[in-house]
Amino acid sequence: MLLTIDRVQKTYPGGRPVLRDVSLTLDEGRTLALTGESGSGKSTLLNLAAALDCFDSGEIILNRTPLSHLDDSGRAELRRSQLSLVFQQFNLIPSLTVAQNLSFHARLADAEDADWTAHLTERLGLSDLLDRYPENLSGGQQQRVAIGRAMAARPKLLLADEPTGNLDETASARVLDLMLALVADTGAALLLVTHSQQIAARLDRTVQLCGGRIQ
Ligand SMILES: Nc1ncnc2c1ncn2[C@@H]1O[C@H](COP(=O)(O)OP(=O)(O)OP(=O)(O)O)[C@@H](O)[C@H]1O
Repeated sequence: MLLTIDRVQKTYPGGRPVLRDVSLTLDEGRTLALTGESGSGKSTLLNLAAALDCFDSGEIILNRTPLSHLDDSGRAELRRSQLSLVFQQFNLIPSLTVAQNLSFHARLADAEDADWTAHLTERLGLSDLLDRYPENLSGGQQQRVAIGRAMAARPKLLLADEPTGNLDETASARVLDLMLALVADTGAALLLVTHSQQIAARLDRTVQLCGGRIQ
């Protein structure tokens, strides 16, 4: 099992519990959609799986590493070596070109592979855009760069939070197709937060959060 989330509880300071006894598993190479109403805790769960935040109790195990055992630098190392994130807001680095954005994570992870980056560039239709800056790209183009950047280090786990939420229908369909194809090509697992039943239906499995619990 690549990712095991076991009876996780999370409460933000001063708030009510956001996640209550949440458990789920994700196998290598499989795709899972996480759905639920606004405020149900989807992004919170994704951030915990990404080792970006800490949970109160329970355990999350990523590729045999229990996250509760890690300190800040251990979590940062795990993020670098095992997983990548794609967000609704693209989050490209504005001062870097497309080419530099594409290689940014792989360089951090010490996993640069020129052939693979060239393949990704071609596959994502970015070959003519390599010298541009993010502000001169459409939303769909920016998200394709973000996906390329995420996949450049060949993560075991891709975490995506509403990755097509800011795109029109055509760009959204293209971005989703490319992301699923790359995940399948690399054997990565995908955990994707979405409001869309249509998108969820494209993945292997769907889990719904309701009031901080899995339905
Ligand atoms: N950093 C934070 N501090 C305090 N409360 C937070 C924080 N982040 C999220 N919350 C609260 O936790 C609950 C769950 O938020 P979360 O963003 O996980 O929901 P979501 O299902 O992803 O929602 P949406 O679909 O609107 O993005 C909400 O009530 C939110 O206000």
